[in-house]
Amino acid sequence: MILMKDIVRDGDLVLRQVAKPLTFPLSDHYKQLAEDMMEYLVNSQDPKIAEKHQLRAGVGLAAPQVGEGVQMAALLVPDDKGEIIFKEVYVNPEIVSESVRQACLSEGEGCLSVDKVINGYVPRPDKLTIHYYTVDGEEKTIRLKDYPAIVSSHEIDHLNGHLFYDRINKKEPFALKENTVVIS
Ligand SMILES: Cc1nc(NNC(=O)[C@H](CC2CCCC2)CN(O)CO)c(F)c(N2CCN3CCOC[C@@H]3C2)n1
Ligand code: NI
Repeated sequence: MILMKDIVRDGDLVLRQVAKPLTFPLSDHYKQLAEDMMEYLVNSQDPKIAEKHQLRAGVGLAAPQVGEGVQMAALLVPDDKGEIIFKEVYVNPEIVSESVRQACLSEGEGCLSVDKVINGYVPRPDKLTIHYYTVDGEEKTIRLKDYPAIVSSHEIDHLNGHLFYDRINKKEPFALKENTVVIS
């Protein structure tokens, strides 16, 4: 079971490296890692388990955040009623196209690997097309928008050594390009 002590924090080099692609078939080690990362998200969204183990809630988790510099990320995205609208483990994900229009979360972003609060909008593509492999090696290409697109962009950034605050406008943290979608 992944706990907060297993989460690598900002300052550790692994968060600033480009993660290595995985080859198929995945070893048992990486199949287990995928399961463990998804289990962390499920646990962190369960008030009882999160409280018991003092887990910070998460809707996404990237392998470098648990010290594994490989191209793998788990996403567990619920809607505001708590219904899961997107659940996937990306292996070797690539953004093949993205909208010019940007979107950001009205509350800004945080990161399990960044212990401090950093205020500001984090502009990301409003829509994106992602090509990736499932843990079983199945090739997929999907188009996402809104919240699942934001989470996907945050996780894929981790695989390329980027953190959310890299995208905040340093001079004007709440400045936005016109017709940016602000998601609440
Ligand atoms: C938006 C949000 N970010 C939470 N945390 N941060 C994270 O997930 C980081 C990744 C997200 C930060 C912004 C985009 C991706 C983790 N990251 O660092 C991985 O790279 C939340 F926890 C959260 N929710 C809403 C849904 N709720 C369901 C019930 O349980 C509580 C949960 C709280 N929404
Ligand atoms: Ni993060």
